[in-house]
Amino acid sequence: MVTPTSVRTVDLRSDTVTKPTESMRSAMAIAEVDDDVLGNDPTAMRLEKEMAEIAGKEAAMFVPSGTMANLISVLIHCDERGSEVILGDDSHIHIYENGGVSSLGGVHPRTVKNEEDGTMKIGSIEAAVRGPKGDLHHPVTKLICLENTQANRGGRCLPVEYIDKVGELAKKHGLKLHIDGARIFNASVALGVPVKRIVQAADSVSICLSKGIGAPVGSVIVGSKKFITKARWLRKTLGGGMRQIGVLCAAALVALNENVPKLGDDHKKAKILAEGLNRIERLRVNVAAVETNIIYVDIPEDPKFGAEDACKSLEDVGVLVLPQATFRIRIVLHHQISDVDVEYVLSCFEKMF
Ligand SMILES: Cc1ncc(COP(=O)(O)O)c(C=O)c1O
Ligand SMILES: C[C@@H](O)[C@H](N)C(=O)O
Repeated sequence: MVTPTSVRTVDLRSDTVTKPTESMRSAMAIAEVDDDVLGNDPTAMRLEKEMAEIAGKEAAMFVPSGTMANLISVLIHCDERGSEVILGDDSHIHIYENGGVSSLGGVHPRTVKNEEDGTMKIGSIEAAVRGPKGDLHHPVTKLICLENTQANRGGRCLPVEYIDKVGELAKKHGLKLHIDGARIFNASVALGVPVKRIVQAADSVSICLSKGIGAPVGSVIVGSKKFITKARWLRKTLGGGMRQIGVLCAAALVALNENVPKLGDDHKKAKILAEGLNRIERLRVNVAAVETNIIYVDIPEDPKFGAEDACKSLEDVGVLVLPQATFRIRIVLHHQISDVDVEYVLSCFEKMF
């Protein structure tokens, strides 16, 4: 039992907070680089080749962020004026990307409810499809976006069978399918299914390097050669064409090699912490819903002490977490959280509640 006598810092705000490891820094220091706008950075090419193989797609491209990866993907699929994308009402693209698909791409978002398990009902997706021969009042659906794992439903994994069904629906209506796979490696480990099988039905996937696998920067888009050729051009348009990106890609190659195998431990720690928190009488955690590295903790609905207040009090004892809702706290595990950290966090919550 670790009591919070000596304050330590345990950063559970997100899996984006990890610091590059010594092996990443060493790889960055000696990375073989070249100008990736004028030609191809050799280390970027190595990463892109490896990511395309992992995802079972023809090609891949490094981008500075998951937000840019999603934006580029949606804009390529929805390349005609009046295009519409079907996506979750609680999806990252819809909630946390500044409405970029609309403000920068003129794409109309058509939201469908995200269910508690992260899916959107297949029937609701189909009902939302608006075709080119439809009503003159309507935009034309071009794309369906899924998110796996689904962050705002607590890192829930979309089953492969479900994704295959959405892929069949997309084909039936002549639509494309994009997967926001920011945490696709977490889904792969939790489901015990290779990434390439999970995303088999997708025309494009965005994959974060900077989340659970712990690279300092970046994401990758995977898709057909033709798609990635268009993506490379649009990345430049958006200001994402970068020069010696091998420095960043070298860290990502280390992350792939060293940290994908650690994701299972993140999930185990999340489950242990979720079970411990749920044993605290005044807290509520849906432990069964903790499938990967994200935990939602519901605290008592005290108007004088909401999630913001609780997060501030936890910060005073070195536990960094973020409010997810008025009386809900989000905790995100990652490879730089130890078992002792988990015990410390639990003891802090026990003292607070
Ligand atoms: C599901 C999901 N998609 C996309 C992103 C965007 O990634 P980035 O922060 O690198 O823009 C995030 C979070 O960062 C995310 O959680
Ligand atoms: C908030 C969101 O942008 C980020 N991906 C996170 O989960 O921390």
